[in-house]
Amino acid sequence: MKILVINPGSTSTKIGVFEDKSPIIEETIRHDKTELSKFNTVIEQLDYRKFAILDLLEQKGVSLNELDAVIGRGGIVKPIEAGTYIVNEALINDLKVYSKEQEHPSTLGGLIAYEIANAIGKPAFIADPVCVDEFEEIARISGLKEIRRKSLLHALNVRASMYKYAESEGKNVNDLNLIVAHLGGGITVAAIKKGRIVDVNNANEGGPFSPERTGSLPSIDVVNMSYSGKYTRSDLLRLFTKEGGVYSYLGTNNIKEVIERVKNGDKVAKEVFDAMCYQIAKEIGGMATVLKGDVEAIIITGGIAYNEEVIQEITKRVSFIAKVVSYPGEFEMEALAFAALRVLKREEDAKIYT
Ligand SMILES: Nc1ncnc2c1ncn2[C@@H]1O[C@H](COP(=O)(O)OP(=O)(O)O)[C@@H](O)[C@H]1O
Ligand SMILES: CCCC(=O)OP(=O)(O)O
Repeated sequence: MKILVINPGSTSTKIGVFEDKSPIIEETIRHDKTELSKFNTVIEQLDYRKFAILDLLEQKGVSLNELDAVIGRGGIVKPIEAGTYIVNEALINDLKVYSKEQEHPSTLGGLIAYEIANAIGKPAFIADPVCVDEFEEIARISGLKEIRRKSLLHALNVRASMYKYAESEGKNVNDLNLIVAHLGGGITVAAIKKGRIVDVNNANEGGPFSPERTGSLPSIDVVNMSYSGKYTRSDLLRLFTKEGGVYSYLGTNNIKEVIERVKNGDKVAKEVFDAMCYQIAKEIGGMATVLKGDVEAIIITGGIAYNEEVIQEITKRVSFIAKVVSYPGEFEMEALAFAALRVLKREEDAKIYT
């Protein structure tokens, strides 16, 4: 079985071609910032990214007709349970509709997968999209009747980490209580109760600040900023989700560079680095209360988990809760490929989005 995997991020599109479980091509297409800034919306980037993928496949000598399926990292639609979904008209429609309210580059994963797969008469899928919602009802209550807390997270990598841990311990995921922190450009801290993600910070707008997002902010200051006349809606969304967090203080979202600055005695960099670790640890502590302290392990994953100082700083504050395990990097490409493979091999049914 040959599967094309498409994972669009804010500055790149990762591409994989898998022959069953083995990656035969893994490439990252980097998109020039000025090139992307020509598009007003994520949806407008569809053709630009699709043709970049098709060019790359041609260069690598991959004919589309060889493919058995295409799977993309899926974007924001209505809250749905975890799993692999066939991309159908209803899903395509909602990817476009929801994008008007809240954008995420992974929306292009489903849309591009659908266009490529349709052209060759093969199925397209998404798996564990960012809007996976397994919240317990209590987690939805925000404190204001008009606003519901939303589950928005790195579901693919969080669940891949859960499965990886279960396999390493010889346990069934349905028996596991874990806290998983995905530390990337955005940050997810998830409470997993018996294999279900029952609460998360919301990687776009809550919890700890991240390399480029603010996380939770004092609400009255946000209201005052919004009505100051200095910012448009899109200015604020950009500031909060792309130019917030570490970037807002230090002008970079590159944590390796921040750590270099700390080593060179930069006091502001040290303060911001410490505060990010402090906020992540605080969120992990909060999720421990969700699980009433019954936590088997705290898993730290994502690009930032490559850094030992980060792991140590967080561990100092949370090791009293449970053991800390680090899985540096992310496993999204293989998680997507394996999800498609399970469906193609009829080990699992694809879910139908309605
Ligand atoms: N070796 C490293 N040490 C510290 N930070 C790193 C390292 N490698 C990558 N990062 C950071 O990880 C973040 C990206 O994480 P990643 O999980 O790849 O991305 P995303 O979740 O944004 O797709 C960036 O802020 C980057 O600076
Ligand atoms: C929107 C939740 C998932 C997320 O933040 O993904 P990225 O870090 O890849 O933008």
